[in-house]
Amino acid sequence: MASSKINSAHGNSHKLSDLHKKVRIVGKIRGLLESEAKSTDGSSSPWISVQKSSDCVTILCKDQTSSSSKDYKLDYCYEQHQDIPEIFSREVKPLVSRIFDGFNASVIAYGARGSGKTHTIQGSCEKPGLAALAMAEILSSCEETGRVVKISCYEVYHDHVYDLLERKEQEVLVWEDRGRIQLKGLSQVHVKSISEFNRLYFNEYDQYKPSQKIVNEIVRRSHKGLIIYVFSRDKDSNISVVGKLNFVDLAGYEDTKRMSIDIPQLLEIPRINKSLYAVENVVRALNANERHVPFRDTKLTRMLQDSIGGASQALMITCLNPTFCQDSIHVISWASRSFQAANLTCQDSAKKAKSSAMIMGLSSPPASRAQSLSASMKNLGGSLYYSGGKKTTNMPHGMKERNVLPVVRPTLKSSQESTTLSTAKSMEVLTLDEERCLQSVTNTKEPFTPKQDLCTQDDVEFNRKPMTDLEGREVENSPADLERSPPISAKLREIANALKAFSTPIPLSIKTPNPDNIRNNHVCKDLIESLTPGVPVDLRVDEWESAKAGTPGETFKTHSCGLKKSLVQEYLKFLNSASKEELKEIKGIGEKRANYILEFREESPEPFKNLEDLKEIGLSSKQINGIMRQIAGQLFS
Ligand SMILES: Nc1ncnc2c1ncn2[C@@H]1O[C@H](COP(=O)(O)OP(=O)(O)OP(=O)(O)O)[C@@H](O)[C@H]1O
Repeated sequence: MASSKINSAHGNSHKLSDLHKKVRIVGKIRGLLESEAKSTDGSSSPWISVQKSSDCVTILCKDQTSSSSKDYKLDYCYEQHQDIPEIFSREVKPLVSRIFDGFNASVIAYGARGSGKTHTIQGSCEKPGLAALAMAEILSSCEETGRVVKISCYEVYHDHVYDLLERKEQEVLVWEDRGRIQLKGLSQVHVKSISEFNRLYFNEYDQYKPSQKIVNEIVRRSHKGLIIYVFSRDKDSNISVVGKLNFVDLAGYEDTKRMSIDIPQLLEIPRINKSLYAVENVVRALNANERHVPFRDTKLTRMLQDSIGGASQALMITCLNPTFCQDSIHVISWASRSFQAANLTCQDSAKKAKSSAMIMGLSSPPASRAQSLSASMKNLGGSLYYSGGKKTTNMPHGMKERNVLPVVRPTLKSSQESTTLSTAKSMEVLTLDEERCLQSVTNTKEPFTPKQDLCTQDDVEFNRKPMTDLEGREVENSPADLERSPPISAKLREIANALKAFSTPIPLSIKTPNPDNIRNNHVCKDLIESLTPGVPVDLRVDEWESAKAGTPGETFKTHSCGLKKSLVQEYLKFLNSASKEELKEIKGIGEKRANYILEFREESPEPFKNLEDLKEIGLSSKQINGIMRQIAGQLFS
């Protein structure tokens, strides 16, 4: 049964076993360019060949540097003569139909430079790629059903996200709200026709240059993404859902070791490769069914979190050069490892399912499976949806909302379905804001820009009002407010006291660095002993740095730097350990951010390792600097 087809219209591309896979991995060998056709005499390139079998393909690559051959397995591989419309109808069309049901999906093109990623995803007006074909399909269906379609386009450059449809000073912030990824500051544009889409996608998208100009545009390489949102409402139940289809054209993989490249590229390529490894790691972890999926490693993987994990389905297209390309070997070997990880997982779960059926003496009939699914949903707190303007939830008090699948749609039929669904995050139910958006769009038929600010009132307050005292309270707060939370006050006061020790004439015991230690480059932990008792601040100053700093000015600078680091460390330590109530006492942290922080801490015990990590909770660089300045300023008030 594992190999029975679920969609005969799509040939052998989708099988029941594929439903276990989070990410389906296919190859696409690019068509020959004119120049390549001339040099290879028009014959198909000899370095790569494909053998197809019923459930996978084997790609044979001849490494022309070592004259060795190696074979790699993938779910499928499209050869040179198989073009984009074929990939669309076999691979992407089944994902499109799920979007209408409120699921999310992703199509990601990965490959060496010049392997045809942009051609595959974006294409051109004349030869549309997968994204444009999907859009045409979605729009034609939405015309009949009255669904609303919007798009966002973005670029990820050096782990910063920029809006490609609307010029903005601010980069896009990526954060998570109860299992949903929020892209704060990314515009969504209502699209009603394919010509509108083409104008946006092929003209504005391509002409756009982010406001943060990069010095050397020639070497600028980035990941580009398109998100298609489909807003639907079920007439019978009045449930409103939004499904997202992501298309990502990743920057090309290039191995720096083998290349004679200039300095700007030397800086650029490792960064790009690092972000590609992050995508690889996520896909491999998902297919291997690992407990921890490193979504949080980069902005891009974070952005895709609700569209390739959980109940979402993803397609990874490994683009391959038709002429010999060492980088394509790296790409395909990675793709093959991810494919095999998925297969091992599938075999494993099939074995487990078989053995548990044997233990029970029968295999579950579909009805009982559906029942157990609904039971497991109940265990998860039942359905949570926004219906007819009224929020309905059966969730027991204290249950984590982010793990709850809003509406039961038992499309996954395996022994694993409850676990798969329990981690599903993709199917989204509209929030109140989005509900209003949908109504407004449906009623007015006008281009619509949704409310972008998804902060809670507390968070908004932070953006508007100046921060005040060190204890996280506004000066003008009510007396009742002023009496709140001694623990946080005490903790921050401790830090402040420790640091004040450096700005007061309290005698400090300064030890001269031991020359032996300097030679061994040891870190001196007791260079400065604060006489304020019981203050757990580790005021480390690198002894070597300290010794190097000869003049009083240099010494002062070095020590100040150490103090700054200590203050930051203490603040991060606080965020990594404080209770929710304590966190909420800090300016800029409202109910929502406090919840994020606690959720992050559940995923990893010390999620905040440096100030950059605070962007994960939706703080901008400016806000982070503001907080630190305020804390430091309080020391002298
Ligand atoms: N299937 C195809 N048939 C013919 N030509 C193709 C095909 N795919 C891509 N090309 C051509 O190959 C060249 C490189 O393609 P493309 O720009 O899509 O590669 P890429 O992988 O996106 O490159 P980069 O990594 O630099 O972004 C382009 O000139 C494109 O028109």
